[in-house]
Amino acid sequence: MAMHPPAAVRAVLFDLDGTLLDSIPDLSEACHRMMLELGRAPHDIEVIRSFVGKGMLNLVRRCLSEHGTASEADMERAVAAFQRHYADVNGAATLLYDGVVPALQALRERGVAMACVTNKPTAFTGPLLARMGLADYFAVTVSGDTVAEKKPHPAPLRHACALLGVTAEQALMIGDSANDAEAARAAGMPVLLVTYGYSEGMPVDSIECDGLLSSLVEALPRILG
Ligand SMILES: O=C(O)COP(=O)(O)O
Ligand SMILES: [Mg+2]
Repeated sequence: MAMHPPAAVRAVLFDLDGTLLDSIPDLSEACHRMMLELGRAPHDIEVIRSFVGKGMLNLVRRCLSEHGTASEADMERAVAAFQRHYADVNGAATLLYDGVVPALQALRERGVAMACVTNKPTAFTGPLLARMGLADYFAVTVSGDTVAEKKPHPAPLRHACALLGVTAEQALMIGDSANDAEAARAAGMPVLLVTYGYSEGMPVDSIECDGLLSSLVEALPRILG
């Protein structure tokens, strides 16, 4: 019996923090300033790295919870401080990972549609993509507050596919954490994970996915054939 070739990948959905951009220096600086403003001890950058993944409110809550539970009033003050400080530094010390621009260029040249699907709030995503020179690659950006749910819920990925005009089976997710892997599985699309990102303290090779990448350029043969 003839084998059917795998369906062509028509669209790639990229996670942002830890996949395209090493944004931890700025996230950590904003958390540091927030904690000082609240009169609390700041965390090491490696601790902040393990707190990133489930969006801004969880990052702030995780910072405060290190020192006992956070009241709603504490959270409100902390979130306001974080937003102000992150807006000041967003992108200043953030770096593009090796392989990102060559991979995005190659996919654009071959007509593969691309979306950025991040748990980062909209207010920070657009300015950061623009500052890092990435905005023009993405036909669609879905941020942590674009739809009601965030990754690991599949809704942001489904929303991106709907806006791109592709089915989940025609799309591929590339991310760095279990949030990306679980969202893709639930949406019914394949998922590759980079090994250099943030995975909330979990070893990335313990996360169920369709393959690991040490650079985004390694995904090109799988996407373009
Ligand atoms: O905002 C976060 O917690 C992580 O963002 P990401 O989904 O781009 O990794
Ligand atoms: Mg990420």
